[in-house]
Amino acid sequence: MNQSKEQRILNFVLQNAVRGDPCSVVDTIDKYCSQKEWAMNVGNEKGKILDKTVEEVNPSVALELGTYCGYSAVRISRLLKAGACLLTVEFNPEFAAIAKQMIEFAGVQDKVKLLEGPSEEIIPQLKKKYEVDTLDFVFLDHWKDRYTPDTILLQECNLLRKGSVLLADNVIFPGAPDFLNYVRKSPHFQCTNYPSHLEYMQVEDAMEKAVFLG
Ligand SMILES: O=C(NCCCCc1cc2cnccc2s1)c1cc(-c2ccc(F)cc2)cc(O)c1O
Ligand SMILES: [Mg+2]
Repeated sequence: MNQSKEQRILNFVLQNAVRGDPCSVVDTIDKYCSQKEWAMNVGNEKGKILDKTVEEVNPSVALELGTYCGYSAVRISRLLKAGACLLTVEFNPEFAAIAKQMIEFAGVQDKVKLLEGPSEEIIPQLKKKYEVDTLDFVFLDHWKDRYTPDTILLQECNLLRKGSVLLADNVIFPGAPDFLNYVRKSPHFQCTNYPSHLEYMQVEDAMEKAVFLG
């Protein structure tokens, strides 16, 4: 049975990156996906915007929707302070299995909790089942048509506090037009757009930061 692209990416990391070194894992995935097979990791150009936002927020509790192979989970968790944690949600069991191995190889498993399931099921469980009070940072990188309903769900579940920062990938390509509309029109969010490019391509893309105002 031939391997999946995601298994090939993991194998390339296991053979070429340095165990316990998150930066080498991130760089090795970027090397493979820019030279061999494109994959939907946030990539290095948008990854630098992600890094700056995480460093600015310095979150104690972060949530990621859309783990995929674990690239951004490794990227985010390498920047977290002692005692801080990232909850990352993946819907596809095959991707989750790859991401688990990627996170462990990078040595960030103590900072990352990988949750499997659809966001609309997981988000309402965060307070009681996962002992979350409020979220300091949320990275949206899952189904683009779930960005808006899940942003509303996060508010309904009282998971956002004044100053919680949402950062959304792909607001231009593949695009999340309803999300841009929603957060930019809402009096509860202060928005900033960061033009960039689709990972590993010269296609225009952007990230949107939306700070919850309470
Ligand atoms: O679809 C994208 N990401 C989402 C996959 C998510 C599945 C999940 C649903 C779900 C539900 N609940 C919980 C967790 C999860 S994870 C995506 C796609 C492109 C792209 C694709 C083709 C193309 F030609 C150009 C760009 C680029 C990107 O950067 C992406 O992020
Ligand atoms: Mg993306």
